[in-house]
Amino acid sequence: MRIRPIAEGDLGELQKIARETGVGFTSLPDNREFLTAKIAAAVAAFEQRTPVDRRNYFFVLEDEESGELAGCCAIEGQVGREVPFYHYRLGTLAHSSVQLDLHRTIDTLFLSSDHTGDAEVASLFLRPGFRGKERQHQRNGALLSMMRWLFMAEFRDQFPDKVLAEMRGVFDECGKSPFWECLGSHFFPLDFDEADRLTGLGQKSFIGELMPKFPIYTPFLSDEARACIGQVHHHTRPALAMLKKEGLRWEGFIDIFDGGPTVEAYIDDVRAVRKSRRCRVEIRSGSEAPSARPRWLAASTVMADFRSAWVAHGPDEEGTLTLSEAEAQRLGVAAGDSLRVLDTEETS
Ligand SMILES: CC(C)(COP(=O)(O)OP(=O)(O)OC[C@H]1O[C@@H](n2cnc3c(N)ncnc32)[C@H](O)[C@@H]1OP(=O)(O)O)[C@@H](O)C(=O)NCCC(=O)NCCSC(=O)CCC(=O)O
Ligand SMILES: NC(=[NH2+])NCCC[C@H](N)C(=O)O
Repeated sequence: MRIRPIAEGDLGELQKIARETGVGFTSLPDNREFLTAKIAAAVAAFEQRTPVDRRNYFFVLEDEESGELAGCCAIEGQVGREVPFYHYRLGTLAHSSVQLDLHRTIDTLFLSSDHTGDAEVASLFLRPGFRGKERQHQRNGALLSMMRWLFMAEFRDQFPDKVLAEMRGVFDECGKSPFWECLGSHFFPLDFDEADRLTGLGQKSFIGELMPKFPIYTPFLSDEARACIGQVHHHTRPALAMLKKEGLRWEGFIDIFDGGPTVEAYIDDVRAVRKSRRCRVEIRSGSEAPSARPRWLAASTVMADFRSAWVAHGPDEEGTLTLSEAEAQRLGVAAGDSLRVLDTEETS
Protein backbone atom coordinates (compact mmCIF):
# COMPACT_ATOMS: atom_id res chain seq x y z
CA MET A 1 0.00 0.00 0.00
CA ARG A 2 1.25 3.48 -0.73
CA ILE A 3 0.11 7.07 -0.57
CA ARG A 4 0.42 9.34 -3.58
CA PRO A 5 -1.14 12.66 -4.68
CA ILE A 6 -4.52 12.34 -6.38
CA ALA A 7 -4.40 12.51 -10.20
CA GLU A 8 -6.92 13.39 -12.89
CA GLY A 9 -7.46 9.71 -13.76
CA ASP A 10 -8.75 9.04 -10.22
CA LEU A 11 -12.08 10.86 -10.73
CA GLY A 12 -14.20 7.71 -11.18
CA GLU A 13 -12.73 6.00 -8.10
CA LEU A 14 -13.01 9.20 -6.02
CA GLN A 15 -16.67 9.48 -6.90
CA LYS A 16 -17.16 5.88 -5.71
CA ILE A 17 -15.49 6.83 -2.42
CA ALA A 18 -17.67 9.95 -2.16
CA ARG A 19 -20.79 7.74 -2.42
CA GLU A 20 -19.48 5.45 0.34
CA THR A 21 -18.64 8.17 2.89
CA GLY A 22 -22.17 8.66 4.25
CA VAL A 23 -23.90 11.22 6.42
CA GLY A 24 -21.89 14.10 7.86
CA PHE A 25 -18.70 13.54 5.91
CA THR A 26 -19.10 17.03 4.39
CA SER A 27 -15.92 17.39 2.34
CA LEU A 28 -16.71 14.72 -0.28
CA PRO A 29 -20.17 15.39 -1.74
CA ASP A 30 -21.14 13.05 -4.57
CA ASN A 31 -20.91 15.71 -7.28
CA ARG A 32 -18.75 15.10 -10.34
CA GLU A 33 -18.11 18.74 -11.14
CA PHE A 34 -17.06 19.47 -7.57
CA LEU A 35 -14.77 16.43 -7.42
CA THR A 36 -13.21 17.33 -10.78
CA ALA A 37 -12.42 20.81 -9.44
CA LYS A 38 -11.07 19.32 -6.20
CA ILE A 39 -8.66 17.10 -8.13
CA ALA A 40 -7.56 19.99 -10.37
CA ALA A 41 -6.92 22.17 -7.30
CA ALA A 42 -4.87 19.41 -5.65
CA VAL A 43 -2.80 18.83 -8.79
CA ALA A 44 -2.09 22.59 -8.95
CA ALA A 45 -1.15 22.61 -5.26
CA PHE A 46 1.36 19.75 -5.60
CA GLU A 47 2.84 21.54 -8.60
CA GLN A 48 3.08 24.69 -6.43
CA ARG A 49 1.04 26.70 -8.92
CA THR A 50 -1.42 28.04 -6.30
CA PRO A 51 -0.68 30.82 -3.73
CA VAL A 52 0.63 29.22 -0.57
CA ASP A 53 -2.48 30.00 1.53
CA ARG A 54 -4.79 28.36 -1.05
CA ARG A 55 -2.97 25.04 -1.42
CA ASN A 56 -5.26 22.13 -0.71
CA TYR A 57 -3.46 18.81 -0.90
CA PHE A 58 -5.43 15.64 -1.52
CA PHE A 59 -3.87 12.20 -1.17
CA VAL A 60 -5.03 8.70 -2.06
CA LEU A 61 -4.05 5.32 -0.67
CA GLU A 62 -3.38 2.89 -3.48
CA ASP A 63 -3.18 -0.89 -3.48
CA GLU A 64 -0.07 -1.35 -5.60
CA GLU A 65 -1.05 -4.77 -6.85
CA SER A 66 -4.61 -4.07 -7.99
CA GLY A 67 -4.27 -0.33 -8.57
CA GLU A 68 -7.46 0.07 -6.53
CA LEU A 69 -7.91 3.17 -4.34
CA ALA A 70 -8.34 2.10 -0.73
CA GLY A 71 -8.95 5.52 0.81
CA CYS A 72 -8.06 9.18 0.92
CA CYS A 73 -7.10 12.11 3.13
CA ALA A 74 -6.37 15.81 2.75
CA ILE A 75 -4.56 18.84 4.10
CA GLU A 76 -5.99 22.31 3.57
CA GLY A 77 -3.31 24.99 3.65
CA GLN A 78 -5.42 27.66 5.38
CA VAL A 79 -9.13 27.59 6.13
CA GLY A 80 -11.47 30.56 5.86
CA ARG A 81 -9.50 32.39 3.17
CA GLU A 82 -12.16 32.11 0.47
CA VAL A 83 -15.35 31.64 2.52
CA PRO A 84 -15.80 32.30 6.25
CA PHE A 85 -15.10 29.33 8.49
CA TYR A 86 -17.56 29.15 11.37
CA HIS A 87 -17.75 27.25 14.63
CA TYR A 88 -19.59 27.52 17.87
CA ARG A 89 -17.32 27.98 20.84
CA LEU A 90 -18.60 26.43 24.02
CA GLY A 91 -18.15 29.07 26.68
CA THR A 92 -19.20 29.74 30.22
CA LEU A 93 -21.17 32.69 31.55
CA ALA A 94 -21.19 33.27 35.27
CA HIS A 95 -24.52 34.40 36.74
CA SER A 96 -24.17 35.57 40.24
CA SER A 97 -26.24 37.43 42.80
CA VAL A 98 -24.60 38.40 46.06
CA GLN A 99 -27.98 39.44 47.44
CA LEU A 100 -29.49 35.99 46.92
CA ASP A 101 -26.17 34.22 47.48
CA LEU A 102 -26.59 32.48 44.12
CA HIS A 103 -23.67 31.57 41.90
CA ARG A 104 -24.20 29.67 38.67
CA THR A 105 -22.39 29.08 35.47
CA ILE A 106 -24.31 28.53 32.26
CA ASP A 107 -22.84 26.93 29.15
CA THR A 108 -23.24 29.03 26.04
CA LEU A 109 -22.47 28.65 22.36
CA PHE A 110 -20.84 31.64 20.65
CA LEU A 111 -20.54 31.89 16.86
CA SER A 112 -16.84 32.23 16.01
CA SER A 113 -14.44 32.47 13.09
CA ASP A 114 -11.42 32.14 15.38
CA HIS A 115 -9.78 29.48 13.24
CA THR A 116 -9.42 31.63 10.13
CA GLY A 117 -5.98 31.01 8.62
CA ASP A 118 -5.28 27.70 10.36
CA ALA A 119 -4.39 24.56 8.43
CA GLU A 120 -6.81 21.62 8.46
CA VAL A 121 -6.41 17.88 8.18
CA ALA A 122 -9.56 16.44 6.62
CA SER A 123 -11.30 13.90 4.42
CA LEU A 124 -9.88 10.84 6.17
CA PHE A 125 -11.63 7.82 4.70
CA LEU A 126 -10.68 4.18 4.35
CA ARG A 127 -12.96 1.91 2.33
CA PRO A 128 -14.57 -0.70 4.59
CA GLY A 129 -12.77 -3.63 2.88
CA PHE A 130 -9.40 -2.13 3.91
CA ARG A 131 -10.33 -1.48 7.56
CA GLY A 132 -10.54 -3.44 10.73
CA LYS A 133 -9.07 -6.53 12.31
CA GLU A 134 -8.13 -8.60 9.25
CA ARG A 135 -6.27 -5.59 7.83
CA GLN A 136 -4.62 -4.59 11.10
CA HIS A 137 -1.21 -5.83 9.90
CA GLN A 138 -1.37 -3.07 7.24
CA ARG A 139 -2.33 -0.18 9.57
CA ASN A 140 -3.99 1.52 6.64
CA GLY A 141 -5.96 3.97 8.78
CA ALA A 142 -2.81 5.04 10.64
CA LEU A 143 -0.85 5.39 7.38
CA LEU A 144 -3.51 7.73 5.97
CA SER A 145 -3.88 9.77 9.13
CA MET A 146 -0.21 10.08 10.07
CA MET A 147 1.52 10.62 6.74
CA ARG A 148 0.07 14.14 6.75
CA TRP A 149 2.31 15.07 9.70
CA LEU A 150 5.39 13.99 7.75
CA PHE A 151 4.24 16.10 4.82
CA MET A 152 3.67 19.13 7.06
CA ALA A 153 7.00 18.64 8.84
CA GLU A 154 8.86 18.42 5.54
CA PHE A 155 7.16 21.43 3.96
CA ARG A 156 6.79 23.29 7.25
CA ASP A 157 7.25 26.79 5.77
CA GLN A 158 4.09 26.32 3.69
CA PHE A 159 1.85 25.97 6.74
CA PRO A 160 0.68 28.37 9.46
CA ASP A 161 1.17 27.97 13.22
CA LYS A 162 -1.93 25.94 13.99
CA VAL A 163 -3.78 22.94 12.62
CA LEU A 164 -7.31 21.70 13.28
CA ALA A 165 -9.56 18.81 12.36
CA GLU A 166 -13.35 18.85 12.29
CA MET A 167 -14.75 15.54 13.40
CA ARG A 168 -18.03 14.04 12.26
CA GLY A 169 -20.75 14.51 14.87
CA VAL A 170 -23.41 12.16 16.24
CA PHE A 171 -26.33 10.85 14.20
CA ASP A 172 -29.17 8.55 15.28
CA GLU A 173 -30.10 5.21 13.64
CA CYS A 174 -32.15 7.06 11.00
CA GLY A 175 -29.18 9.27 10.07
CA LYS A 176 -30.69 12.31 11.79
CA SER A 177 -28.58 14.72 13.79
CA PRO A 178 -30.29 15.60 17.09
CA PHE A 179 -28.19 18.78 17.28
CA TRP A 180 -29.30 19.94 13.84
CA GLU A 181 -32.96 19.07 14.51
CA CYS A 182 -32.93 21.12 17.70
CA LEU A 183 -30.92 24.11 16.47
CA GLY A 184 -30.00 24.55 12.79
CA SER A 185 -33.28 23.32 11.37
CA HIS A 186 -35.13 26.29 12.93
CA PHE A 187 -33.00 28.76 11.03
CA PHE A 188 -32.48 26.88 7.82
CA PRO A 189 -35.44 24.94 6.47
CA LEU A 190 -33.44 22.02 5.10
CA ASP A 191 -32.53 18.47 6.07
CA PHE A 192 -29.11 18.07 7.62
CA ASP A 193 -28.01 16.16 4.51
CA GLU A 194 -28.86 19.04 2.21
CA ALA A 195 -27.24 21.63 4.50
CA ASP A 196 -24.15 19.41 4.79
CA ARG A 197 -24.04 18.93 1.02
CA LEU A 198 -24.15 22.71 0.45
CA THR A 199 -21.37 23.11 3.03
CA GLY A 200 -19.25 20.53 1.23
CA LEU A 201 -19.81 22.39 -2.02
CA GLY A 202 -18.31 25.46 -0.36
CA GLN A 203 -21.50 27.28 0.56
CA LYS A 204 -21.15 27.19 4.31
CA SER A 205 -20.75 30.97 4.61
CA PHE A 206 -24.21 31.54 3.23
CA ILE A 207 -25.63 28.99 5.64
CA GLY A 208 -23.58 30.40 8.50
CA GLU A 209 -25.08 33.82 7.89
CA LEU A 210 -28.53 32.41 8.58
CA MET A 211 -27.55 30.68 11.82
CA PRO A 212 -28.17 32.49 15.12
CA LYS A 213 -25.42 34.96 15.94
CA PHE A 214 -26.25 35.68 19.54
CA PRO A 215 -25.00 33.33 22.21
CA ILE A 216 -27.19 30.28 22.74
CA TYR A 217 -27.77 29.10 26.28
CA THR A 218 -27.34 25.34 26.10
CA PRO A 219 -29.99 24.60 28.79
CA PHE A 220 -32.50 25.76 26.14
CA LEU A 221 -31.48 22.85 23.89
CA SER A 222 -33.04 19.39 24.16
CA ASP A 223 -31.19 16.77 26.21
CA GLU A 224 -30.49 14.82 22.99
CA ALA A 225 -28.98 17.88 21.30
CA ARG A 226 -26.90 18.79 24.35
CA ALA A 227 -25.59 15.25 24.50
CA CYS A 228 -24.14 15.70 20.96
CA ILE A 229 -21.91 18.63 21.90
CA GLY A 230 -18.31 17.57 21.35
CA GLN A 231 -19.22 13.93 20.57
CA VAL A 232 -18.26 12.00 17.43
CA HIS A 233 -19.92 9.51 15.08
CA HIS A 234 -18.92 5.95 16.05
CA HIS A 235 -17.07 5.45 12.74
CA THR A 236 -14.98 8.52 13.56
CA ARG A 237 -13.62 7.25 16.90
CA PRO A 238 -10.43 5.75 15.44
CA ALA A 239 -9.81 8.98 13.49
CA LEU A 240 -10.15 11.04 16.68
CA ALA A 241 -8.02 8.63 18.72
CA MET A 242 -5.18 8.97 16.21
CA LEU A 243 -5.27 12.78 16.31
CA LYS A 244 -5.38 12.86 20.11
CA LYS A 245 -2.37 10.57 20.24
CA GLU A 246 -0.47 13.22 18.28
CA GLY A 247 -1.48 15.87 20.80
CA LEU A 248 -4.53 17.50 19.19
CA ARG A 249 -7.07 18.61 21.80
CA TRP A 250 -10.68 19.70 21.98
CA GLU A 251 -10.72 23.35 23.09
CA GLY A 252 -14.51 23.74 23.05
CA PHE A 253 -15.10 24.48 19.36
CA ILE A 254 -17.90 22.51 17.69
CA ASP A 255 -19.51 22.20 14.28
CA ILE A 256 -22.45 24.60 13.90
CA PHE A 257 -24.60 21.88 12.31
CA ASP A 258 -24.01 18.59 14.12
CA GLY A 259 -22.10 19.65 17.25
CA GLY A 260 -19.07 17.45 16.37
CA PRO A 261 -15.79 18.55 18.02
CA THR A 262 -12.97 20.41 16.34
CA VAL A 263 -9.59 19.34 17.69
CA GLU A 264 -6.50 21.47 17.33
CA ALA A 265 -2.80 21.96 18.07
CA TYR A 266 0.20 24.09 17.23
CA ILE A 267 1.82 22.26 14.32
CA ASP A 268 5.26 22.37 15.94
CA ASP A 269 3.83 20.61 19.02
CA VAL A 270 2.36 17.67 17.10
CA ARG A 271 4.27 14.58 18.21
CA ALA A 272 4.86 13.22 14.68
CA VAL A 273 6.04 16.64 13.46
CA ARG A 274 8.52 16.86 16.36
CA LYS A 275 9.70 13.27 16.11
CA SER A 276 10.04 12.75 12.37
CA ARG A 277 13.49 13.20 10.85
CA ARG A 278 15.27 13.13 7.57
CA CYS A 279 17.37 10.11 6.61
CA ARG A 280 19.67 9.19 3.76
CA VAL A 281 18.57 6.17 1.77
CA GLU A 282 20.58 3.07 1.06
CA ILE A 283 19.28 0.04 -0.75
CA ARG A 284 19.95 -3.61 -0.09
CA SER A 285 19.12 -6.39 -2.49
CA GLY A 286 16.67 -9.10 -1.54
CA SER A 287 13.06 -9.03 -0.40
CA GLU A 288 11.42 -7.28 2.56
CA ALA A 289 11.08 -9.11 5.83
CA PRO A 290 7.35 -9.27 6.54
CA SER A 291 6.57 -7.49 9.80
CA ALA A 292 3.65 -8.26 12.08
CA ARG A 293 2.81 -4.66 12.80
CA PRO A 294 4.39 -1.87 10.78
CA ARG A 295 6.10 0.72 12.90
CA TRP A 296 8.27 2.92 10.69
CA LEU A 297 6.54 5.43 8.45
CA ALA A 298 8.45 7.02 5.55
CA ALA A 299 7.61 9.89 3.23
CA SER A 300 9.18 11.76 0.31
CA THR A 301 11.11 14.97 0.75
CA VAL A 302 10.03 16.17 -2.68
CA MET A 303 6.54 17.42 -3.41
CA ALA A 304 6.17 16.38 -7.02
CA ASP A 305 5.58 12.60 -7.05
CA PHE A 306 5.20 12.62 -3.25
CA ARG A 307 4.96 9.12 -1.76
CA SER A 308 4.47 7.66 1.69
CA ALA A 309 4.44 4.06 2.94
CA TRP A 310 5.39 1.80 5.85
CA VAL A 311 8.96 0.49 5.82
CA ALA A 312 10.24 -2.60 7.62
CA HIS A 313 13.15 -0.98 9.49
CA GLY A 314 14.14 2.33 11.01
CA PRO A 315 17.32 4.32 10.38
CA ASP A 316 20.65 3.45 12.02
CA GLU A 317 22.51 5.77 14.40
CA GLU A 318 24.12 7.69 11.54
CA GLY A 319 20.70 8.41 10.05
CA THR A 320 20.96 5.96 7.18
CA LEU A 321 17.77 4.19 6.22
CA THR A 322 18.32 0.90 4.44
CA LEU A 323 15.41 -0.11 2.24
CA SER A 324 14.63 -3.20 0.22
CA GLU A 325 14.38 -2.68 -3.54
CA ALA A 326 10.59 -3.00 -3.38
CA GLU A 327 10.36 -0.36 -0.64
CA ALA A 328 12.62 2.01 -2.57
CA GLN A 329 10.52 1.56 -5.67
CA ARG A 330 7.29 2.08 -3.72
CA LEU A 331 8.66 5.35 -2.34
CA GLY A 332 10.24 6.45 -5.61
CA VAL A 333 13.77 6.82 -4.19
CA ALA A 334 17.27 5.76 -5.18
CA ALA A 335 20.40 5.31 -3.04
CA GLY A 336 21.63 8.68 -1.77
CA ASP A 337 18.16 10.30 -1.79
CA SER A 338 16.47 11.55 1.39
CA LEU A 339 13.30 10.38 3.10
CA ARG A 340 11.48 11.65 6.18
CA VAL A 341 10.95 8.88 8.72
CA LEU A 342 8.88 8.48 11.88
CA ASP A 343 8.91 5.82 14.57
CA THR A 344 5.16 5.62 15.20
CA GLU A 345 5.67 3.69 18.45
CA GLU A 346 7.90 6.33 20.04
CA THR A 347 5.95 8.05 22.79
CA SER A 348 6.05 11.54 24.39
C1 LIG B 1 -10.87 6.61 10.36
C2 LIG B 1 -10.49 5.36 9.59
C3 LIG B 1 -9.72 5.78 8.33
C4 LIG B 1 -9.55 4.51 10.45
O1 LIG B 1 -9.26 3.30 9.83
P1 LIG B 1 -9.50 1.88 10.59
O2 LIG B 1 -10.96 1.81 10.94
O3 LIG B 1 -8.93 0.75 9.82
O4 LIG B 1 -8.68 2.14 11.86
P2 LIG B 1 -7.97 1.14 12.87
O5 LIG B 1 -6.70 0.67 12.23
O6 LIG B 1 -8.94 0.14 13.38
O7 LIG B 1 -7.63 2.17 14.01
C5 LIG B 1 -6.77 3.25 13.79
C6 LIG B 1 -6.13 3.58 15.10
O8 LIG B 1 -7.13 4.05 16.03
C7 LIG B 1 -7.13 3.22 17.21
N1 LIG B 1 -8.56 3.03 17.58
C8 LIG B 1 -9.47 2.40 16.84
N2 LIG B 1 -10.67 2.45 17.44
C9 LIG B 1 -10.53 3.12 18.58
C10 LIG B 1 -11.40 3.54 19.63
N3 LIG B 1 -12.70 3.25 19.61
N4 LIG B 1 -10.87 4.23 20.66
C11 LIG B 1 -9.54 4.52 20.69
N5 LIG B 1 -8.68 4.17 19.71
C12 LIG B 1 -9.14 3.49 18.68
C13 LIG B 1 -6.46 1.94 16.81
O9 LIG B 1 -5.80 1.35 17.91
C14 LIG B 1 -5.48 2.38 15.72
O10 LIG B 1 -4.26 2.85 16.20
P3 LIG B 1 -2.91 2.04 16.02
O11 LIG B 1 -2.77 1.66 14.57
O12 LIG B 1 -1.85 3.00 16.46
O13 LIG B 1 -3.06 0.86 16.92
C15 LIG B 1 -11.75 4.55 9.23
O14 LIG B 1 -12.33 4.06 10.42
C16 LIG B 1 -12.80 5.30 8.45
O15 LIG B 1 -12.72 5.44 7.22
N6 LIG B 1 -13.90 5.77 9.13
C17 LIG B 1 -15.08 6.33 8.48
C18 LIG B 1 -14.87 7.70 7.95
C19 LIG B 1 -14.73 8.74 9.03
O16 LIG B 1 -15.58 8.86 9.91
N7 LIG B 1 -13.65 9.48 8.92
C20 LIG B 1 -13.32 10.54 9.82
C21 LIG B 1 -14.07 11.79 9.48
S1 LIG B 1 -13.43 13.17 10.38
C22 LIG B 1 -12.17 13.73 9.37
O17 LIG B 1 -12.02 13.36 8.26
C23 LIG B 1 -11.18 14.69 9.99
C24 LIG B 1 -10.09 14.00 10.71
C25 LIG B 1 -8.88 13.64 9.86
O18 LIG B 1 -8.79 14.01 8.68
O19 LIG B 1 -7.95 13.04 10.44
N1 LIG C 1 -19.01 18.07 11.86
C1 LIG C 1 -18.80 17.62 10.68
N2 LIG C 1 -19.68 16.85 10.13
N3 LIG C 1 -17.67 17.95 10.10
C2 LIG C 1 -17.17 17.35 8.94
C3 LIG C 1 -16.39 16.14 9.32
C4 LIG C 1 -15.78 15.41 8.20
C5 LIG C 1 -14.36 15.69 7.83
N4 LIG C 1 -13.65 16.58 8.68
C6 LIG C 1 -14.26 16.14 6.41
O1 LIG C 1 -13.28 16.69 6.06
O2 LIG C 1 -15.11 15.90 5.59
